[in-house]
Amino acid sequence: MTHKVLLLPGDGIGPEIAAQAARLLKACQEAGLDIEVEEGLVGGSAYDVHGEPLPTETLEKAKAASAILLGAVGGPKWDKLEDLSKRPEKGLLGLRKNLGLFGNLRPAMLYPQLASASSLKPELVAGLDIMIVRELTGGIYFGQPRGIEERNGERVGFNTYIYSESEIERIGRVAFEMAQKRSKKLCSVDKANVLEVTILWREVMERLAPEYPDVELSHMYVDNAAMQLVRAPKQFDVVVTGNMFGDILSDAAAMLTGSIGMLPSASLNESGQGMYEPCHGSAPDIAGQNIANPLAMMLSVAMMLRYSLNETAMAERIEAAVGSVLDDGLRTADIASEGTRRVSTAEMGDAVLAAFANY
Ligand SMILES: NC(=O)c1ccc[n+]([C@@H]2O[C@H](COP(=O)([O-])OP(=O)(O)OC[C@H]3O[C@@H](n4cnc5c(N)ncnc54)[C@H](O)[C@@H]3O)[C@@H](O)[C@H]2O)c1
Ligand SMILES: CC(C)[C@H](C(=O)O)[C@@H](O)C(=O)O
Ligand SMILES: [Mg+2]
Repeated sequence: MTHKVLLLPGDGIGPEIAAQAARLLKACQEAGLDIEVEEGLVGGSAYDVHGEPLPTETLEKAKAASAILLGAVGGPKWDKLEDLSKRPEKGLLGLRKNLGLFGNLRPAMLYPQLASASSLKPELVAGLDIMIVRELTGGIYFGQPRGIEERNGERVGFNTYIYSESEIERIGRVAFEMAQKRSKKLCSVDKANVLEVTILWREVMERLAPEYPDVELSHMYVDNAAMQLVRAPKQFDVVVTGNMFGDILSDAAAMLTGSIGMLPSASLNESGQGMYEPCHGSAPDIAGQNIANPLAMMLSVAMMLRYSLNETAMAERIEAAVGSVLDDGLRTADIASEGTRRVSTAEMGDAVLAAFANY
């Protein structure tokens, strides 16, 4: 069966890194992968053309696709839009919500070649391999009521942090199953010392635990988790948490691997349809300079092959190609260190493609 893949480059460095992913998809096709690739607009670039960050056309294409590959959205050009619903980020959030992509997998894995690019001492990060499972369609990101309004002569801003038992349970199951496939350790991160919503979160995780007797479940408050991530990150294997805590902790974990430019992600729904994107944003500070690291985006292609297209061997081929390029000492600016060769976005793409062809 021919799989439809929708490529959404987005804004800022999005199109630069998406171009490398598009070349990689072509190489996969040449290597026998049966896919059809379409492109679409999302984020600020969609707003500029259609007045909407998630045009109906894009949403329809996304619904019809087996998998979506997204670059990044957002940028200063659209930060001043008063109507929040028109902001580029709403395009991304709309895709996640409309497609029911509640299960966000954010692996923070250190390529051994990058130990010296990490902001932590090499011995603290050597062999690091964490999987953050972030709930992606609920919590404070989507809770109602929300808004900014006038109360007692001044403006107040408010959001609602809410999770139902069923929402907690389904992300819990994703995490327990992930732990079963890995080292059978699961740490649930919450703020159950203060917030009722996470008291319920903890209760539901505890209730699920007996169904996964081979998994050792632990709990940690989010402030401690942030500290432990930079103190002794290797104590973690699978971490499960809500939408906002997962957003923050995954950026922190990213830096342990050398650069946020290395971290791919998968966002999955109940039927295995997925959206794949780097964890980083549109990096307006370096956009248009051909210096962004395209590896998170290219590794997102590997995650897509593994989780939505069931093409594990080809996914491993991409990951091995990235490893061999790093072995050869090629580095974009964000991961550069002494004795390595600095390359541009496109040159990094060239190198990964050449290595992919050799495997
Ligand atoms: N998934 C997404 O589309 C997504 C994620 C995060 C932020 N954003 C949006 O991106 C915009 C910028 O946000 P930000 O600055 O907080 O975060 P960011 O991730 O875009 O950038 C943070 C820092 O990391 C660097 N960086 C990020 N990706 C890189 C890469 N591939 N190679 C090299 N360096 C890289 C940037 O240059 C910057 O210094 C905002 O509009 C934000 O809303 C989008
Ligand atoms: C751009 C923004 C809406 C998004 C989020 O907060 O989820 C981003 O930071 C991410 O990590 O994917
Ligand atoms: Mg984020």
